[in-house]
Amino acid sequence: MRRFIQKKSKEHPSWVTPYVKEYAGLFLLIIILSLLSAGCAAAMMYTAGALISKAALRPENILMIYVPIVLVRTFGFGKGVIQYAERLLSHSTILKVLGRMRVRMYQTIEPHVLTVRRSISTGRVLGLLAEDIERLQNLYLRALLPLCSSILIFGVGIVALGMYDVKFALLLGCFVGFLAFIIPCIALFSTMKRRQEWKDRRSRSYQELTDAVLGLTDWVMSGQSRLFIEKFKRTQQASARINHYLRRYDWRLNWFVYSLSGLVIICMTLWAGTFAEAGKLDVVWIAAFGLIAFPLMDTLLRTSNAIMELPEYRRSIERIKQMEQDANMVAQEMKYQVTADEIKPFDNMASVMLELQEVGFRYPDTKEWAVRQVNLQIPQGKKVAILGRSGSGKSTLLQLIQGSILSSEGSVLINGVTAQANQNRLFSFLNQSPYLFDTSVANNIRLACPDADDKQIHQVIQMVGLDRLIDSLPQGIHTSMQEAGSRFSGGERQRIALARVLLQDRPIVLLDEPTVGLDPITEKKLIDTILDLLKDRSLVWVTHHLTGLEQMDEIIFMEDGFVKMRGSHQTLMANERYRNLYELDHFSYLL
Ligand SMILES: Nc1ncnc2c1ncn2[C@@H]1O[C@H](COP(=O)(O)OP(=O)(O)OP(=O)(O)O)[C@@H](O)[C@H]1O
Repeated sequence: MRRFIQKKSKEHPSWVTPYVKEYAGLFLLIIILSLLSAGCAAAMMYTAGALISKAALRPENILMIYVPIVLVRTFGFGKGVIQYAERLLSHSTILKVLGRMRVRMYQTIEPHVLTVRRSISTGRVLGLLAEDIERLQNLYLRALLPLCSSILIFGVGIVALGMYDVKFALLLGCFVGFLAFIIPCIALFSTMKRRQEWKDRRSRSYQELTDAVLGLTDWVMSGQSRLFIEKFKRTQQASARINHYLRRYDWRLNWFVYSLSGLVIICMTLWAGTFAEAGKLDVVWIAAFGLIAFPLMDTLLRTSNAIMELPEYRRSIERIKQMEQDANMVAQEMKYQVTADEIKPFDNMASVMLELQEVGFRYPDTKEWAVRQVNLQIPQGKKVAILGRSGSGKSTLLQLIQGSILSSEGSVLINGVTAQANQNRLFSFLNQSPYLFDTSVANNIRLACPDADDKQIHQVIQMVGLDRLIDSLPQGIHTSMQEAGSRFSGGERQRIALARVLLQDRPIVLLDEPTVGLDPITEKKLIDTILDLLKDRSLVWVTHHLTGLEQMDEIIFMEDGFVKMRGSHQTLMANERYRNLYELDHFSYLL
């Protein structure tokens, strides 16, 4: 458990403790509710036991039976209501925690999106992380909270029993502790290797399948699809065998633990019997002591599931942390260490001057320059397009502008300050495949600005022209993405990402081929919307297409890292090469 709680440092805070601290009050309330619910169940059985015993005697007064009947009903009713309240509260709290985690993940990756994209495919990374983060809800719901409640119930139960008989309480405490806590730990360690192997195989085969689906056409074209299917089947069968073994093991373990828990009930009844014989306990309470053990053991034995699942949660946390570190590391590797003098946040966000002076960049351990001698001035509101063949240096130039990598020579300045120093406040980014999370439409847009209210969300939705579509969804902006996701086309997904950018309200927007994969008409409409909505912002747009270039202030052609041709659309039209390219691209668009 310490491994879950402790692994943190100032730079990499834990993915569990900050949220537990932040919602400590709610967590405490959930634990109290779960204790009350277990208490009601125990009290119900206890009074039911007393009632049965009393009813077997000849009561002097009908009230002797009637009071326990009312109590049994009250506790029975209370258990259901409190348990329901506990579930509602715990799910609502966990959803709040998950929301915070998603925003944190987005904010970690978003500033480095240009550099991270090089080594890790962003959409897939975010997908994986969303899955892992979702799994963490079970860490709270099925592990941390039940474990806390069980430990408390265990402690309170033993202390209460100790008030009658210390020796028996200690003996029973050891036995129950062994059943509820020690046996699951032993079982976990003895099967750890196999569990790990099963998880590894499963994720490997998932990766293989994803790869195969992505490259389906190539498999079919090469006539090797049968080969792949057979190999995949073999992997699946091997992991099914391990899974079968583990399920049988878990089933036997549960059977063993629950059988032994029967012993606890027998011990309690026998102890209450001898206690009554010695005249220390009224005989009617014998059954009560026997029955109270049922609900308490049931709650305690749930810890075994929680303990068995701990490694799974640990791996999820490790993967998330790893990704967080990778994202920072990839960016740091090429990053410039900003000196304190350079971190001068400037206030005038409405007028930002971006300037590249003789900028050059060489990737570590390479001889070739990826970008060389680039000069560029982008005053607020200027629109610049960067074109060039694959490998000509466009993305590297975009990263230099964003400040996520440091120029090897020359400088990138924003209002005279290094871009990197103000990176998080200056740039928005729109790429080829914006990721939509499995949460509501509103939350997907709000990701870029967690404080935005519903009114602002509606406003940006209207601006990007999605209001009719979103209003037609069953719950409008609160419709879950899972329900709505399939209804969004590529262009509409880009519009949602554009709504995020609008909400972010940053002076410079970097566009990395956001229209790739769209049909020409949708592409043209999207470009018009982007240029219209972002008219006050500076734009740096990496593209392979010449559609929409008429509206740009400057077009830059990159070749082998150098700027080979530049100018406005009108001036470049005088250049035969540009005119040919434009006509070719425009002709294909008209087709
Ligand atoms: N991380 C890296 N390490 C070493 N070389 C790199 C790295 N990233 C890019 N390069 C090289 O730098 C040059 C410019 O690459 P860059 O990605 O900027 O080109 P691009 O025009 O954006 O290409 P594309 O259109 O395919 O994205 C290429 O020769 C590329 O191989």
